[in-house]
Amino acid sequence: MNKVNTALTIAGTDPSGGAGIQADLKTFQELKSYGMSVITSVVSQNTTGVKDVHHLPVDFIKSQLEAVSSDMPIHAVKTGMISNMDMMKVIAEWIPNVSAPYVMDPVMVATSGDALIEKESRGFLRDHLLPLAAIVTPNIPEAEFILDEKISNEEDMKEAAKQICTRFGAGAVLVKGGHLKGDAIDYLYDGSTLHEFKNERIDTTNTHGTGCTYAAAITAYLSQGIPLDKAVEQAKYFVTEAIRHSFDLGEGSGPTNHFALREEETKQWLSS
Ligand SMILES: Nc1ncnc2c1ncn2[C@@H]1O[C@H](COP(=O)(O)OP(=O)(O)O)[C@@H](O)[C@H]1O
Ligand SMILES: Cc1ncc(COP(=O)(O)OP(=O)(O)O)c(N)n1
Repeated sequence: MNKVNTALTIAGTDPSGGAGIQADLKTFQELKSYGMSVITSVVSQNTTGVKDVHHLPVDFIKSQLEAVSSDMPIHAVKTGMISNMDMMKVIAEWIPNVSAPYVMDPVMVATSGDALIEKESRGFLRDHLLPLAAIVTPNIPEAEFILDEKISNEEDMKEAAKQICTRFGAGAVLVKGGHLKGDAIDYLYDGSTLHEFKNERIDTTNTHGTGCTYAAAITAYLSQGIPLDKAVEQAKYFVTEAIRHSFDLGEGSGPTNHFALREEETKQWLSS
């Protein structure tokens, strides 16, 4: 019998394929977890920005959650774009029924600068969903909102990871440094230890969907039972290679390459 690990994403869509549900499912597939999805909002967007958004009715989101969880095993779950408080309430009630690690990407604003969540709902996300997460993955502006403090350098990032973990109750916090200058450094605080994940900054503007892809890779690895610090380390490698081999597609910030590791494997195989 084939054994497979499953990963569920609860998020909005991106018809241009770089972010949201599409990025998550591509990542799950690449990393060999069986991907499943519950859609919160259908977003008309591309590499240049968001054109329009259609929010699914909350009852319909609930119905999707029940359909998938009543029939399928769930080995890890991730949330991305959850636009308003009504959606957040339904998801916050549902998450504790799933005995699997929960990865929360506290999506607030796209690379294009478009808001993906109602401003007045951000506090609810922080106070009601964040404490349920095994790991939360804020970028710098998201961490600044959560703490209501400016984050300007690596020392601030380390302190922010600790503060978010201890004050708001997530199992672990990964503060991502993509929005600072210099090397691409992220800090993970797991409640006792601070881990650093560092790579060189790649000179590209093709970073649409990096946050989604990174969190989805962590989710896939957790679904396979890989310990959290190793899951983040491997996900960091995955997202770095996805950025390194990103595509010059579209007029705006292009998408990352979800099958970059296959190209690396092929190169290594050819040179051996
Ligand atoms: N130009 C880049 N080169 C290498 N890594 C990057 C680059 N930009 C972002 N990253 C990395 O991509 C991941 C996503 O980070 P970030 O951009 O901070 O989040 P988000 O996409 O949610 O805004 C992090 O690991 C970050 O360090
Ligand atoms: C539907 C949807 N969800 C999330 C995002 C933001 O994605 P992120 O990975 O933070 O990538 P950026 O585009 O901000 O780099 C999105 N655009 N759409």
